[in-house]
Amino acid sequence: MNDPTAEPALRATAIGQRFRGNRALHDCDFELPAGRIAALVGPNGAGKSTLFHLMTGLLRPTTGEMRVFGAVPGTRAARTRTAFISQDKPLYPQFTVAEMLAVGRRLSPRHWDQAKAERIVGEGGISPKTRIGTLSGGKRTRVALALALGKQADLLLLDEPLADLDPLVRHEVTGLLMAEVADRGITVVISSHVLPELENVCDHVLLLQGGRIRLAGDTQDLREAYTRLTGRADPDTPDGLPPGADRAAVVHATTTGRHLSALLRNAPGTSLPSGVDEHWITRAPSLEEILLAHLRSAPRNAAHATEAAA
Ligand SMILES: Nc1ncnc2c1ncn2[C@@H]1O[C@H](COP(=O)(O)OP(=O)(O)OP(=O)(O)O)[C@@H](O)[C@H]1O
Repeated sequence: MNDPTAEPALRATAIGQRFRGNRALHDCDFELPAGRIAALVGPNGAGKSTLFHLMTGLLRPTTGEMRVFGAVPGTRAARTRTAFISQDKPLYPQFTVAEMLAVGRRLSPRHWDQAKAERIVGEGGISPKTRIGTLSGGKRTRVALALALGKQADLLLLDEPLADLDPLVRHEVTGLLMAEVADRGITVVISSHVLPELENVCDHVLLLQGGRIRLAGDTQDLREAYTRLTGRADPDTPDGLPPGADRAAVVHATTTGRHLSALLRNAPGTSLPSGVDEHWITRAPSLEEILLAHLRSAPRNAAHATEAAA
């Protein structure tokens, strides 16, 4: 169990990020407890890579504060505990895999686990003598992961690591991550556009949209906080919802012909939304349904829209 008094792996306080007047992130507040695997999800341009760059210290926030286990990102205290695999997985193409691992060892001499790094590479059927530039995308990801896990970091930041992998390799990679979390209790933040592949891996979610945090929290708590409602649209209400339903609890609703489906927030302290009777089919939503309903309920690029209106 996590120690509730322990420093969170990440704490973002009122983070804002501007690029030449363009607001990429806006008032982002969240905490990620240590030992979690968090999915960082959101549409293209939502600000995910920008947030990763703030977590690693590659960027300083325009406003607000980011902390990694209480330390300022980019400082020695934070750097030794953080490993980052960026979208383009920068590895030296002229180096052999063994030379690349030697670079990893040189950069983290105190904590480096050579046996682990070699095992991760070897399990992928990659010879240490192979040049990085000749590897497939999936095998390069494996080498990048060997470097990150060999470093024995406490916080692993992975910006779309699964994008160029076939389903089998994706499964292997997520298995490696879960084993590392189980063995060492590390914290992982992983971004992806493919929500279902994160559903069984992650126990925490951060949903970014238009530079704002739309949703943050424990996935189980989120599933228990909402209900998926389906049934015949009520002909006597303009929106087809049950007459007694609390409209403020509706995250998103669609009607197709006479059929209504909706995601609603449960009434406080209960497992159902208020005003929904037994004529409706109710069930716990999947994480993907919760995230999609939130994404569909707001205009795209909300931060930019706010900016334009200000
Ligand atoms: N260096 C930069 N200079 C100017 N604008 C930038 C810079 N980096 C990011 N942006 C802008 O910030 C916003 C967020 O971009 P970011 O790359 O963080 O989004 P993302 O969620 O990672 O997108 P994707 O899913 O497409 O990778 C975008 O509007 C982008 O154009």
